[in-house]
Amino acid sequence: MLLAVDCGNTNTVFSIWDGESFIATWRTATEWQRTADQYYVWLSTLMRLQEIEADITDMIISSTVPRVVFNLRVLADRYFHTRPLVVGKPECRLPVDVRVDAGTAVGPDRLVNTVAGYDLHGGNLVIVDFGTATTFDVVAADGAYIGGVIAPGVNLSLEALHNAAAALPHVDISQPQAVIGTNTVACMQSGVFWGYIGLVREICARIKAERGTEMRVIATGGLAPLFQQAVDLFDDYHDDLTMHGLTVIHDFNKEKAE
Ligand SMILES: Nc1ncnc2c1ncn2[C@@H]1O[C@H](COP(=O)(O)OP(=O)(O)O)[C@@H](O)[C@H]1O
Ligand SMILES: CC(C)(COP(=O)(O)O)[C@@H](O)C(=O)NCCC(=O)O
Ligand SMILES: [K+]
Repeated sequence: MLLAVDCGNTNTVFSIWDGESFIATWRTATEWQRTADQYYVWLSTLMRLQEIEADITDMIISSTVPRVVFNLRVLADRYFHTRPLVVGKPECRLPVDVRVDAGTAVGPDRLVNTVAGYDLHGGNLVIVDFGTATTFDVVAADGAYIGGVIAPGVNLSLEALHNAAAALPHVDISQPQAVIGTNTVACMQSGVFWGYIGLVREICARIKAERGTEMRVIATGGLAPLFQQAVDLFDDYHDDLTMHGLTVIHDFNKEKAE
């Protein structure tokens, strides 16, 4: 079975893929200091609790935090006796082209999303991923990643307000009752919530105009449904888009190796 690891700047998600479906998914905070032994204690405990008998034979990693890869490699070697595929490394081949400026190290999460989006929907896509940062990945007609947009994440924007201004509290995102806030929290939520809807709409419209073609907008990340319920922004939503992409890349590399 395959252990797929999607490490973002905030959270790291582990999923076990049995070749047909994900039989388990667990999430932990991303901490580069965490050792292979710590990962294994955590993973094996969860497996036992959920009575999952998985023989992990393969592992694939996408990490936007380069430092965590070392300990994840040790986890693969010490506990699963396998060499992991690491997206973005030369030995990990991708089923799509990457057409960006020379020397640009594209976030592996964006490459994985591109592969997943193309596999599920074909080309001409904008993939919006609500993570620590909100990324827009543009997928050409042939599935190539051709660039995109990086915007401050939703929670990052709220945190930035709180950190920079003494009188602004910590606030969670939610849809405010009205645009005009009549208290501090409502004002902050309005700024980020409606501001974000404007940001997504404007960026998608400009990407479509720049490409001069119809493009489908695919969203991923836990916050997408919150925005979609207020305004029709996305053509489709997948909460496990990145995980799906990891299985596609794993299969592609397996086929190439045979
Ligand atoms: N369903 C959700 N509701 C509220 N906040 C969420 C939800 N899913 C993720 N978040 C928040 O969004 C931010 C980004 O989360 P995540 O997608 O895990 O980021 P990354 O992939 O960059 O680690 C985090 O601050 C997280 O707490
Ligand atoms: C933009 C990102 C920080 C998003 O990461 P995330 O929000 O998933 O943690 C990540 O994709 C990244 O570090 N990218 C490198 C630069 C680039 O993609 O062009
Ligand atoms: K992201």
